This record gives sequence, structure tokens and C-alpha cells, in this order.
Amino acid sequence: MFRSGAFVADHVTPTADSQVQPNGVDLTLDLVFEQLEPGRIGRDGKQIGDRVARPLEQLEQRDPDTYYLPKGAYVARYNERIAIPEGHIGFVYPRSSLMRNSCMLNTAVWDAGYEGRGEGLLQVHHDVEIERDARIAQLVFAEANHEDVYDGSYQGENIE
Ligand SMILES: O=c1ccn([C@H]2C[C@H](O)[C@@H](COP(=O)(O)OP(=O)(O)OP(=O)(O)O)O2)c(=O)[nH]1
Repeated sequence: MFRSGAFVADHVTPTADSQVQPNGVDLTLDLVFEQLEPGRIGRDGKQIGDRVARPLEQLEQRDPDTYYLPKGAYVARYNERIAIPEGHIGFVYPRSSLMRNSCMLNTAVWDAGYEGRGEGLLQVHHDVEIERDARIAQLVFAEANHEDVYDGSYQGENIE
């Protein structure tokens, strides 16, 4: 069973009322990164390729808190700290307005026990403007059986 947006909101910090949806909580955009170097996925272990934070628009006539993203693939970091409670699994979907603008967020499984500010693959198939802190995704929780909880290398990522 999928949980209500109000339940999800109890595990997402901070959460404004405007982010709480019937079936989940909207996540907002913090930073956009561009990968510079190849990564590596091994039989044991992995390496994330070097990346650089994409600059926010500097030109005077444009809003300084807006990303102007040309067609390409980026890594987007969310603002919210997410804690996946035991007995649950998380899934992130793109906000439909993002998808309707020819952009997509590709995401992986959010494990029970994970806590952090995670990331998603932002695919831009047509140039787009996205304001920093705009809502770009929605997190939903489903009830799930598991034996262990997440204890991998991304535990506690991007939080002070
Ligand atoms: O789109 C997603 C999906 C998951 N996560 C977070 C939550 C998840 O629990 C954690 C680790 O994901 P996964 O287990 O898929 O990563 P891995 O590559 O297998 O790393 P590890 O070996 O540390 O488990 O990353 C994200 O930030 N973005």
C-alpha cells in the first residue's frame, strides 16, 4: 500500500504545506551538477566521476536564481532531507510539468533506513529554465518487507 502525502511529509524536512500532495511530497531543486569525468561501476565498489556545480544564470537581465539548462544530462540534488522509515520503500517521480516540458528525472530505489539529501538524473530533452527551489519531483512511500536497513556509502549524504 502507498502511504498518504501527510505520512510522507513526516519524514521529509523541511516540508511546506504547498509541497504536500495527496499521495506524496514534492521535492525541490537545490543544485544542478554536470559530470566531467567518467565514473566506474565495478563488480565490487563504484566510483562517481568528477562533477562541477552548474552556475546559476549571471546575466543581469535574467533572474539570478534560475538555471537555464541546455539539452543534456545533469545530476540534480534535492533540498529536502529524506528519511525512509523502516517497513517502507521510497520512489521519486518527476513532476508532471517537468515531463510535459520534455524533461525527465530518472531515479533509483530509496531504501528503508536511508537518510540524506539525495540526487536524481535530470534529463533535459529540450532547453528549459528551472528556478532554484522550484518543485521538480514527488516522493512517494510504499510499505515493504525487508531484513536489513540501508547502510551503504550514501548514508547521511549532503547533510551537516
Ligand atoms: O533516485 C535516487 C534513488 C536513491 N537515492 C538514495 C537513496 C538510496 O537508499 C541510496 C542508495 O541507493 P542504491 O542502494 O541504489 O545505491 P548503490 O549504488 O547500490 O550504493 P550502495 O552500494 O551504497 O548501496 O541513494 C537517491 O539519492 N536517488
